[in-house]
Amino acid sequence: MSTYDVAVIGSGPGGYVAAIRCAQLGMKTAIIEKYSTLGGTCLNVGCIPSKALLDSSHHYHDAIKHFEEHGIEIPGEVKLNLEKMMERKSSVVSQTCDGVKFLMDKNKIDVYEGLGSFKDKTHINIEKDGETKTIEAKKTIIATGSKPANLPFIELDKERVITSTEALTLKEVPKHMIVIGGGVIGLELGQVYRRLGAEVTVVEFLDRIIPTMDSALSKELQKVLKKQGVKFHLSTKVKSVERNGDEIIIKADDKKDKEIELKGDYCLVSVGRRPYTDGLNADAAGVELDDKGRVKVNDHLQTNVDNIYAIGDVVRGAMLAHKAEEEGTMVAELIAGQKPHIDYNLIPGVVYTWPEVASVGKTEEQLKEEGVKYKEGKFPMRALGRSRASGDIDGLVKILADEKTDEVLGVHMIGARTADLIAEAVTAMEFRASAEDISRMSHAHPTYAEAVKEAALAATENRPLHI
Ligand SMILES: NC(=O)c1ccc[n+]([C@@H]2O[C@H](COP(=O)([O-])OP(=O)(O)OC[C@H]3O[C@@H](n4cnc5c(N)ncnc54)[C@H](O)[C@@H]3O)[C@@H](O)[C@H]2O)c1
Repeated sequence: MSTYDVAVIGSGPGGYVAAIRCAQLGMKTAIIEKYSTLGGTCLNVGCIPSKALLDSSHHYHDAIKHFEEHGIEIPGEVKLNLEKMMERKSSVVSQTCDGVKFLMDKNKIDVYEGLGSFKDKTHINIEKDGETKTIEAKKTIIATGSKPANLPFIELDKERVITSTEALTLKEVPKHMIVIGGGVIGLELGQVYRRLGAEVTVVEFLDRIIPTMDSALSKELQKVLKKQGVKFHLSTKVKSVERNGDEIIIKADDKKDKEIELKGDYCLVSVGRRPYTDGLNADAAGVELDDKGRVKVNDHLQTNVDNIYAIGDVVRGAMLAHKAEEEGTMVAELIAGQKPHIDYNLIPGVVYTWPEVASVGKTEEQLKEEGVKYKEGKFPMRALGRSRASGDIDGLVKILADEKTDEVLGVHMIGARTADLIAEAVTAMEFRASAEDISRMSHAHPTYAEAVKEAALAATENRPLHI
């Protein structure tokens, strides 16, 4: 039987980063993955394929809607080849997954394909095609991730009533896609199919889309998506989803408790994800789960069993690949006797629609709830020369700073390339910058980043330059 210092169960961004860091720190490491490709949800059926489709559909939409204004004429009709678009997406996914395999080999990490389940607290069975191998691990890191959640009354047939996984492999553009849940997945994939020509209707239970982000971002994103033709029913509670042949009929109660009926040919259910521990046999190791099915961990991501840790979507906190990566690194370093630390307040959130939405730190709603006195500085993207040059004029940057000390408490942005721009805000907040610090840094001209400087000027002394 092979013996390891550390075994990692699950090869998503949490698991494979944990394995690499363990190997870098000199530990003999194994990683166990039930699927034939490494990379977990993010690489196979999440972040990477959805971004590939967002980029492809963006090009298509630009070709139809915006080329002409840039003086680009295409003789004849611009035609969509969905099959080719999907093929490209698949090749991006396979290249990325191969990249993870390369990293495992480079770091001399043993890869086991099969379902990992605890035999006891130091032994893991790995089952594949009816055969079981057992390995011994002094420490184990559970990184088994999450699966799409569902509503109890919805039957997911995975053909027309689908989750994000199936929405990434459709063979046709829906005529009318009804999206249940106006969160990250619903809006990203809703925008993909809207750009490809589908009618898209989003039904959201709460009174705003992306409800966990600052409400200024919800408002602006909804305005832009509406302009792009997406329809919204907010404060609306779905009661039933029925399929009749190729038609999907959805009944819901609107904000006045009046019943509405929506008909479409596809229904995307994107109401969140649930932690995934099926088949892990956590009981055999004595590992406790909480009432939401998450693996219970302490501040050091250690379970109630001292040699077993858990990270990523399967534990508390935001279900984000980069949060899982930080946790993977942290656990590896803790096992090696180091004293790493994660500031969960500084983990950015991003929605990859266009315009992109990005956020870090406290929202205005959170500051109000916590009774913190703050000042606000806002700057609209449309006032930037860079935005006018590209035509990406939607969006804004909003900076919230402590009323007395001027320390930046939250940065919220929507606009072109904000998924990348948010890194400046994270860096500033990591070093506890004031709004004035940001406002006195030189930002290249012309860039979208100038909006960050201008919002900082607005927050610190209410003196933006270009508005
Ligand atoms: N860009 C990214 O970082 C990214 C992309 C995709 C997924 N993810 C992560 O994956 C997870 C799942 O994404 P998601 O979009 O499914 O979840 P989400 O939590 O982002 O959004 C779910 C939405 O569904 C709504 N909802 C819940 N029950 C409902 C009901 N009965 N009727 C109507 N609406 C209802 C919620 O109010 C919420 O707005 C999230 O944690 C997300 O952070 C992140």
